[in-house]
Amino acid sequence: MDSAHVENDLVNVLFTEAQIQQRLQEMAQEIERDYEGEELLIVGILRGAVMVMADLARSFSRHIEMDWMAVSSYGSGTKSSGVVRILKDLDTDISGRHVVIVDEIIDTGLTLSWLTSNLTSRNPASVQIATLLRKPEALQMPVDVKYVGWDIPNEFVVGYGLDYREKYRNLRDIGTLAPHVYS
Ligand SMILES: O=P(O)(O)OC[C@H]1O[C@H](OP(=O)(O)OP(=O)(O)O)[C@H](O)[C@@H]1O
Ligand code: HPA
Repeated sequence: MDSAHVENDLVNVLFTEAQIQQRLQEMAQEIERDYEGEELLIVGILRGAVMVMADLARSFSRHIEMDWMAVSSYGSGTKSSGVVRILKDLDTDISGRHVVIVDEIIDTGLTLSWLTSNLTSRNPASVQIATLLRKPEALQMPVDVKYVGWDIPNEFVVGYGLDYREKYRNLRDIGTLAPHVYS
């Protein structure tokens, strides 16, 4: 499939690659200010957060450490299944550490609400959340999010790590899918 064909599947581009990079720069600066003089571990939630982690991490002008978790809540569809399972745990002992969880989207809030309490139970110095996107209208669980790229409408989005049935993660922009893709 060539890239023009893939772009045709998008009905609307919400954020371009340039806008995403600009916003991540701003978020990295904000995080740097907040954690000045402290060691910081950022934890990416596989697989969707790979792009955000790579670009956010390289936007810092200081040392940070990176670790990863994989959890499952969506399966292959577009609706959260309501059950969170750990597929891959952290390699790092986070007790006494400052942790920022990095994800690309908060939708129902289920995943991040569950993850926050899971990581908090490991006695870290602090746990905060950074997400590129958040859908306020879709929230079903309260999630305290410190760093948000953008709030977006309650529509299924793809690109920049976000998939529909494992496709579109490698798009550089973020957009909504045309109806013909779902049918
Ligand atoms: O707020 P929620 O409704 O819980 O949705 C948010 C979660 O859904 C996505 O992951 P997904 O389960 O699709 O896995 P993936 O990152 O492997 O695509 C995303 O990366 C978040 O972790
Ligand atoms: O809108 C979305 N798109 C892709 N994956 C997702 N996981 C939660 N919400 C979304």
